[in-house]
Amino acid sequence: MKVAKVVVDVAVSAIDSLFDYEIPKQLQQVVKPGVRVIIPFGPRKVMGFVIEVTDFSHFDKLKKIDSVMDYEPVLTRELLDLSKWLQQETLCFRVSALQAMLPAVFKAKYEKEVWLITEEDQLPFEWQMFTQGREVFPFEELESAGIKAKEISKFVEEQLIEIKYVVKGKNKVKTDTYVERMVEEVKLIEQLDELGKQAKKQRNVIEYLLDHDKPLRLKELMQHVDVTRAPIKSLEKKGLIKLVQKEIYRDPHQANHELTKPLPLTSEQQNVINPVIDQINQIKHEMFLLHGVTGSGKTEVYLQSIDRVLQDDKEAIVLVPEIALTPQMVTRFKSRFGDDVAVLHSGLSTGEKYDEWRKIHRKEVKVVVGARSAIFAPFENIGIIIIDEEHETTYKQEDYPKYHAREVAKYRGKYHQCPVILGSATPTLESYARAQKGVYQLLELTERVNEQALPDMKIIDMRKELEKGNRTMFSDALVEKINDRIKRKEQVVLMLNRRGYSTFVMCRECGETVQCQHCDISMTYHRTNHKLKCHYCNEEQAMPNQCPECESEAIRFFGTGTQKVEEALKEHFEQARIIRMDVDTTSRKGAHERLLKKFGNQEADILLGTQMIAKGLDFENVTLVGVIAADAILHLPDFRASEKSFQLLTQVSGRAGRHELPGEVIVQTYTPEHYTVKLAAQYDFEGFFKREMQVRKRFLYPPYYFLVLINISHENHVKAVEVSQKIANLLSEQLGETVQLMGPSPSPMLRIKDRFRYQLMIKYKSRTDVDKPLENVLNTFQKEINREDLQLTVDFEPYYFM
Ligand SMILES: Nc1ncnc2c1ncn2[C@@H]1O[C@H](COP(=O)(O)OP(=O)(O)OP(=O)(O)O)[C@@H](O)[C@H]1O
Ligand SMILES: [Zn+2]
Ligand SMILES: [Zn+2]
Repeated sequence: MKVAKVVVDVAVSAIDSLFDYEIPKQLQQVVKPGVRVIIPFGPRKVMGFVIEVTDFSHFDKLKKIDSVMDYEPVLTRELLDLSKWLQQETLCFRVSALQAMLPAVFKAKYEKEVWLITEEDQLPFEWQMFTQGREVFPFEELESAGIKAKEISKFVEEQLIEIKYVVKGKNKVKTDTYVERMVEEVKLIEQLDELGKQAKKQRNVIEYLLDHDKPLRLKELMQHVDVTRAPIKSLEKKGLIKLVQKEIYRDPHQANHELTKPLPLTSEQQNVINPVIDQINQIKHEMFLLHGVTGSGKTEVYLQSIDRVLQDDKEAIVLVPEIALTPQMVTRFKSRFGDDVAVLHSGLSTGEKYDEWRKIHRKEVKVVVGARSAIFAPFENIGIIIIDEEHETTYKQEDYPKYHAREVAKYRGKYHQCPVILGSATPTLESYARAQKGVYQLLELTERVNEQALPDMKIIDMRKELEKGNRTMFSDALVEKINDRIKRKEQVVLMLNRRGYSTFVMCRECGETVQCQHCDISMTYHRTNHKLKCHYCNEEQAMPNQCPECESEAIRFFGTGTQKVEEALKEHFEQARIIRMDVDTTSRKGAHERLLKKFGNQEADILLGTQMIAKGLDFENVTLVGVIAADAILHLPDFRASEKSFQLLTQVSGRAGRHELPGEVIVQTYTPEHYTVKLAAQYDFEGFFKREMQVRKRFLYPPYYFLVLINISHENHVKAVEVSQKIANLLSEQLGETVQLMGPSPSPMLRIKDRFRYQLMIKYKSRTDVDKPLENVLNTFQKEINREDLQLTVDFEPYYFM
């Protein structure tokens, strides 16, 4: 008996293990690891992933697999194993891990279509009776014609047919008409002679065909030869050519990219790439941290490392943060590697994503450039993995499975014995500390390729502006410089750190904010009881009426939205053309790209935006970057607030003066004496690292300790508090001495979508100290999670504390 071990799509932890199912005879050739099946489960039919196929089972009465969903595996052996590791690492359901690796089309309701990828007469007679000249037909027809699954899968394997998934009414596989030659070249030349003078158009078509021996798009042919369909049809009747429907991939980035050649590397770049190439040659896994200032040519190093990998006929994965995945970025890869590149990001439609994924699955491309989930690209022969802007928090997934792409990259790098490069101008403290300890190999680029100095960064003290009587959001210096750029027809990038939302109070006269004594994070204002609270340790204090430092009464909430700034800009600079980029103006598909293109074409003087404009932009005419209020991030209730501010200031300043024209940066702040602002202005990453590490050590934060965050939420406030307290009690009984438990405390955003939210935080040194207690908690509350709408999430290496 053949038995399939299956992960069932039922998210209840108690049953989150493999189930044995008998494979009926007619499905035995089809059911393989990585294929999805439909199986009976209790009274229902559910979906499951086949993980293994064996010859026996410890159970004697097995239910049978009902049917298959896939006729070839959608996941590789490596990815199936990786899902197990993800489950253990992030404490998620195995099925969530498996699903996270597939494009969304597989989660939607879809139909299947059968595509012939060979001549019809290659198929057995019964099939021909049935296909009757069709190249595409609904899968259902195969089933109702009684064609066996075994046969279908055999033909898929032999590449006679292909099964494609089509979301109902949504993403029809796109087709176009192609012209194919049916006869040898000599035959065509013979025809040329035979055709009379009158058939000039037909002759032109044949001549064109002789020059182009690939299948041509009908449209293209008609355009180039300047003919109607008629002469082409005549040639088809003569049996010389054939018109066929072929699939075209939806490729939003399709454009004829002129191919670029590798640039001669600078000596710094050469020093950096050598050890990487060494590892590639030796087929060894190593984690590299590439620390290179903005504009130092990191991307060129990536491109040439990938080039080396492609020579070995291996594949490359490049992760880029979603918002940096601009057309500019894509073009750099496509114009180096042409059609070998697939692009995956959330801006694509479900259909487009599926098309890109299929190119990878069918090994039609060798390089994938994508956002976080591209780390699961189903390549089987990976030669390098690159994570650009490794400090970006978007590499951590906030939904289950709560994985970090860096850790998955490490897993796959080890599996394929290939190097992994983490690149950034501002690495995370975690990564830099690992590089210092030699866990990662550190590679450094200290100079810009164009030998321009990094732009001069000036800090403006907004308290002084207030003293002078300037109550606007723009300092005199910023106003003057913007006017100056508008006059010189150069461009300005203005950044506001956040859209509207703020939780902290600050004194506008002295810049003081209230910090928790135990946690070194800003206290959060709670409207309900007018108190300040630390949401890590739950310490509470009354909201002061005057500044504890300078006794000023100008102590209040902090924060302005982009829209307000835009209005103020219009008042100040009447003649300026402004583009605003934030979540509101970029939510529509393609809006992000369109706005950037407009700015690139110099159709605006000022680009105003949230941090989404800090990354990856490369416009030669930008000579001034302004940061409206550096404080908005500096005082987030998050232990990484300083680190994030440092990164952001460095990144955004990197947008100025990238080419011929020198750049300049203006940073407005109420706390100019803060070490983060000062060191960022000097581009002193090393100095910042040392200083910030002291803070992390003193308050037991990463990289000295690991964190795990437990979020509890319920519609009933009392219930949320009760459960949080119970969990805290349970944990404190089970956690050892070396582990610190903090909370429960209300989340900074106490209520979201009518749910009350609480959190607990654990600081630990070793996973073995926390795994068992956390599993116990999850098991204890599983019933309440299922029945009473309690939400309980466990988040290792958390980045989001709101
Ligand atoms: N060896 C080289 N010779 C000439 N030009 C180069 C070389 N390497 C890179 N460049 C050019 O220098 C500019 C900056 O390089 P690149 O964008 O790769 O830097 P980066 O470190 O990735 O920048 P950032 O981190 O700011 O995005 C680009 O225009 C690139 O084409
Ligand atoms: Zn004050
Ligand atoms: Zn605290």
